[in-house]
Amino acid sequence: MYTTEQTKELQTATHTFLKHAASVEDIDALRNVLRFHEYRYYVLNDPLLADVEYDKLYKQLEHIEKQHPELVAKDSPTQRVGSTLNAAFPTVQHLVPMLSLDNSYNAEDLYDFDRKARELTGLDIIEYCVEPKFDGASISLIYENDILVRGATRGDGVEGEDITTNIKQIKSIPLSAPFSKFGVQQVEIRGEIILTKDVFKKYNESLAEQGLPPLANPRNAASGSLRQKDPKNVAKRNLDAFLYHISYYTTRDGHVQSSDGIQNDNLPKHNKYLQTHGGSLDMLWECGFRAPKKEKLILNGIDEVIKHVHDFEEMRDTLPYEIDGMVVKVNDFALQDKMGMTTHHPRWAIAFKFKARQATTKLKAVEFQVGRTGAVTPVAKLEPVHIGGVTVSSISVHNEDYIKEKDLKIGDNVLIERAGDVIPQIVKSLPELRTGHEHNIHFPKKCPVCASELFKEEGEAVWRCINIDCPAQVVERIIHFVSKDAMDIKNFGEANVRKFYELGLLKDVPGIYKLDFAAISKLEGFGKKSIDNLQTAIEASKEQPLHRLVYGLGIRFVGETTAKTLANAVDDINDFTNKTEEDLQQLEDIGVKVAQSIYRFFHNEQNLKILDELRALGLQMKNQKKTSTGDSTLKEQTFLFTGTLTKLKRSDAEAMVEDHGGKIVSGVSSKLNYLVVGEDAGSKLEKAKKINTIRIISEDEFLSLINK
Ligand SMILES: NC(=O)c1ccc[n+]([C@@H]2O[C@H](COP(=O)([O-])OP(=O)(O)OC[C@H]3O[C@@H](n4cnc5c(N)ncnc54)[C@H](O)[C@@H]3O)[C@@H](O)[C@H]2O)c1
Ligand SMILES: [Zn+2]
Repeated sequence: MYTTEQTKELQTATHTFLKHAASVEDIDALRNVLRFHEYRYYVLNDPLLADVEYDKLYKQLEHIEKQHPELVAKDSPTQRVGSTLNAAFPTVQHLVPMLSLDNSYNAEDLYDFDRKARELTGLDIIEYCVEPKFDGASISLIYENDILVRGATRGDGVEGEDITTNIKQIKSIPLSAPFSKFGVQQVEIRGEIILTKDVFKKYNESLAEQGLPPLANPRNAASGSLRQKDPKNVAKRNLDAFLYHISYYTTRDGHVQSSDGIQNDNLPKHNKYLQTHGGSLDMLWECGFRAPKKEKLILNGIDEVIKHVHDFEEMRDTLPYEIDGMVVKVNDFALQDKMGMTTHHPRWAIAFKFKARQATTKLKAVEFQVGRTGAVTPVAKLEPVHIGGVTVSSISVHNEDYIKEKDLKIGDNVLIERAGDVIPQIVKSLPELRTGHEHNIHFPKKCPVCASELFKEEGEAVWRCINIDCPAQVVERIIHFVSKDAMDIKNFGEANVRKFYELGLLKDVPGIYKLDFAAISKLEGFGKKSIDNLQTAIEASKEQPLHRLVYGLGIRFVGETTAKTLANAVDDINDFTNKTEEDLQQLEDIGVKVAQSIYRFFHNEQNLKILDELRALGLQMKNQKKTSTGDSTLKEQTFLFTGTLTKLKRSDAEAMVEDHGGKIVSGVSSKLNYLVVGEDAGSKLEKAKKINTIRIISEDEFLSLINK
């Protein structure tokens, strides 16, 4: 939509306005700048600015328009919400416009918000409901007569993209919900689709395993995931949803309530859930949604709110999901109605944004590192910069294509982001700040460690050193093997691996179990105690479960999750030598490329020799879970649990199945033997009823089956 030339001009204007606030003469230019950044952010998912910088420009426009109300145009960025609409999905109209939120970064802004709220309501003190601002992609859902009938993105606020099929793949969104219990017939609710930190980390790991660069934050991952063409891919992403707002509903006895106040009728007074925002969150919770029932807090007056949002910011990193602030909402619906909304945001709510986790700094140099698979990774050295409590001074820039795509040069200013405890990423370079002294990054032709020629496979972005004796690779393989997520050999660590390797005390993975401790005891810093500890840890690692060994071997494309799938599929690691690529592809989430890599690994003589050696050294090579259980009451039987169990925790029940030789499957199909039904079971039960061979049993029946 924008040419290179236009982009350049808009970027220049951007930086001018960031340095010197725009004046009224600049109003059109400023609007164009904001529209441009909205397009980059919402449509392309590729912003050129830090959020704080965007907000700064937005505030300038608000300020000018406030001073000159006659200049406010209908298409001004302050009059609407940035649009994500594109042609991939049909558009549908929201029942009530889905707006943005007003922003605040400090206590001052919150005092200001409270003052206006008190003016508009005529009250001395206001009750607020404060909840986390989930960092994901917003959605709107409609339920009619308890059934989910539509799911849509925010789009441009008035219309959204119809993504109903994709929404149905998200497990924390019920396909039916008992709104009728609350007298509600039709309801439009809003929420945020998120990836938990765990899932986001795994998702990035899977990208890395495929040689793809990771995403900078879960928000981008969530909005990308929602717009997948194939709903199966959505299911695989393990998305989650928080629902936090009822924007519209009709009741069975004819009331209509809408949060834009248009069709407002008297609130159903008998229904305590529908008087306040906090109450509506409780109702959503009761209906089976993941609403912030426990995360919310009802507070009196703005001082309490300010204290709470600051306290919550401290806890930010302990949460299992990413939040970028808190949302402060006037709790009473009647007051919300009174206050109303602008075309951009409701007047009864404000977002308090946490400290930014984006920053700009300078790219000083690029170094090249060789990993355990021989991949050569460029690492950018940065002028140290603080983000979110840590100092970042180097950052992986992944591969040659990534460098080109981000247009990185040595000497550039770059925008970096650190989402939670995720490894920081370069969001982009800022070419408009170039002075002419920058220079291109040259990729080496030879391995920086062993000097052998580098190769790039067709269709891949990564250059590799294919010399298997390349010292860098050998060392990295050993480091991976002892690491926490693999064999978890405590006290070993990267530094020791490097030291032992350099001194010739350790040459390969089996060497870990043959260390010459007499020689090590002569090294500086190795007292009796530390040697004892090391020895104990190495010995203990021999009993690690099979999936850790499989992961530790460092087979290409095999991350922790795949390693678990693999380990569960065999009785002994040697069984892999008899599996064909087709056999491997039958396993969950193992595609052609991964199967090929696993097959190759277990048909490589050198690797098999190493496995034999490890077996001889006493490592656990069997799948203990499968072989040790004496009890096999449920042998070969498949189970699935649905609804809420009342006596058992779901994970315990699943473990019981496995302990008795049974298997847990992920969906209802003819392969399923037992569906165990808890309270409020939904679509799975319906589906299972249609397949004759599935036995549908209660939790009690399950327990008696186990205890037979
Ligand atoms: N970097 C850039 O170039 C650029 C460009 C455009 C916008 N932006 C950023 O995007 C922001 C505007 O985006 P936005 O309109 O999506 O607003 P926003 O992200 O600031 O806040 C509104 C959104 O918060 C979400 N939300 C999460 N938890 C919520 C809760 N508990 N209650 C209510 N809402 C909740 C909703 O999806 C809602 O739409 C700007 O402030 C700016 O930081 C950046
Ligand atoms: Zn090499």
